[in-house]
Amino acid sequence: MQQKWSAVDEYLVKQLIPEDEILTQVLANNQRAGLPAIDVSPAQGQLLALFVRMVRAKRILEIGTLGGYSTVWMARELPTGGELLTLEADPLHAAIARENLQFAGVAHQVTVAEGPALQTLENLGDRPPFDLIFIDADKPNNPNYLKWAMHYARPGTLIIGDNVVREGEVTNPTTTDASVQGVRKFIEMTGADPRLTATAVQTVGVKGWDGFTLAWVNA
Ligand SMILES: C[S@@+](CC[C@H](N)C(=O)[O-])C[C@H]1O[C@@H](n2cnc3c(N)ncnc32)[C@H](O)[C@@H]1O
Repeated sequence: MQQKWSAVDEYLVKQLIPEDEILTQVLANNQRAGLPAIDVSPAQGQLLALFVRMVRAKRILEIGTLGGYSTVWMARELPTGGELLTLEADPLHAAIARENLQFAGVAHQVTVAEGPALQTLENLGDRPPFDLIFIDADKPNNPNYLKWAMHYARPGTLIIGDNVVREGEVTNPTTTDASVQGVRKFIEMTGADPRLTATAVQTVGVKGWDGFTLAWVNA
């Protein structure tokens, strides 16, 4: 099925999303630097961009930068004066991301905070709430990231959690995989929190079978 999923993804992207030399170059830079190809797909990047546009986000938090591919998709949608804070533990990933963000012309609106995300989140202090939060780092920490996301959110904030289906393993209650355990707890916490209205969507495509959660902080 993977071949078919990829072919459909490629067809849809070709029809719907204009070719973008900068984003293509960002992926090439990541590959040259030896970064793993675990960025969002082009279709998912455009979806993130549309979410930013739909909620008119001025302040975005991203947990998990890699080379900044998803960061560029979202940062481009920010209005003048908007800001995106992205958290990355790996110094090489952070360095490549900074280069890519400069190259893409969005560096003035983006801060790459290097270090373990939990540490950065603990030290953010008093700051205006984020309008959109994209959780896409180490999955065992997803429950912790959700707690922090709620801390830095406001009514109307959109919280997106990536890679929550994991080829269907999410349904396995006896899994020993810490990432699956993390996303299961994250989903259960999301569903049990009366402050959130949430759903999740399974996806197939060039990145295989996975999915994302979408949670709205209620008024
Ligand atoms: C799936 S990748 C992010 C992909 C990126 N959002 C994109 O679509 O282009 C996950 C990233 O999270 C980073 N990461 C893993 N554990 C982390 C932690 N504890 N704190 C911050 N970043 C972490 C990894 O180094 C990796 O770069």
